[in-house]
Amino acid sequence: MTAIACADLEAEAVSAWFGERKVLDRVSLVMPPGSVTALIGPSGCGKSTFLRILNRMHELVPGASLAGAVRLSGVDIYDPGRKLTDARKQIGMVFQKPNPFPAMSIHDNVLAGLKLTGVKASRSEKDALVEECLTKAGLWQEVRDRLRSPGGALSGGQQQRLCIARSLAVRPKVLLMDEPCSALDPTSTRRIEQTIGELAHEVTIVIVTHNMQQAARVSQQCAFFLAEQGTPGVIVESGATKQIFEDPVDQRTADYVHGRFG
Ligand SMILES: Nc1ncnc2c1ncn2[C@@H]1O[C@H](COP(=O)(O)OP(=O)(O)OP(=O)(O)O)[C@@H](O)[C@H]1O
Repeated sequence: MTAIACADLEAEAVSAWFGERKVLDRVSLVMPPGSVTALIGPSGCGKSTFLRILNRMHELVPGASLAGAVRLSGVDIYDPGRKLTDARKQIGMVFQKPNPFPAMSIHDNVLAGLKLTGVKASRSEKDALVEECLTKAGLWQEVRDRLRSPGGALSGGQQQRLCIARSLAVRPKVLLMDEPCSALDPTSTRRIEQTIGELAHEVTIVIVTHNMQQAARVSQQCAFFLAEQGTPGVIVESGATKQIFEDPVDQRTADYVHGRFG
């Protein structure tokens, strides 16, 4: 199997607006290679906006703007000389609700991103890639005998793993996950968490989660976001997950991770 090269992702002084309204204020965060970084914080503090800035999705919202820099292995993904599709190829995204193409086969779902990126491959190369990505996403054993069945026929948890496989097929360096388990039952959630653990050594993962136990289980680093009384979201504190949960510097972090607000 070909290893997927992971890379470090760094946000420096990222601010974001929807129209006149500022929703993030100078957020800086280093997301180290080969590890999982969890973004935590109450609803509306800007976690999803920050995640979408990391792969240039925020700029697609009409009236949205941003400032600051996002560097992938030291290269600014917002450099005017770089194409939007370059960032998309290198930085994949998995959403809250599994979104495979329901009528398309499992096999073709995995390969769907290749068409968009213009990558050409022979039939045998494609078959090998489908097996590789489904294996990495922890789904191969369950679907190997029905690759021509529609993606929409899978369970929610299987569909989410199919979406992970689809993201992996373009060989991203980073995988962004926006509450990937919030629509799933506990068993499927555990399976996705296991998949995240297996992938972490080869693709840099950033995950937004409202589930503190999940953040503690899957991540090595955590960043706690907060938007107080109508002010834009900031990172109150970031660091090793163990430290954020067991010995945070800021009282607001302690209150949040122990369920005292949010
Ligand atoms: N498309 C949009 N247009 C205008 N405002 C938006 C848009 N998307 C998000 N916002 C606002 O930006 C702020 C940050 O939202 P965001 O979704 O990033 O927060 P979040 O921390 O991810 O919240 P949640 O945990 O509930 O998903 C919120 O005040 C939200 O209302």
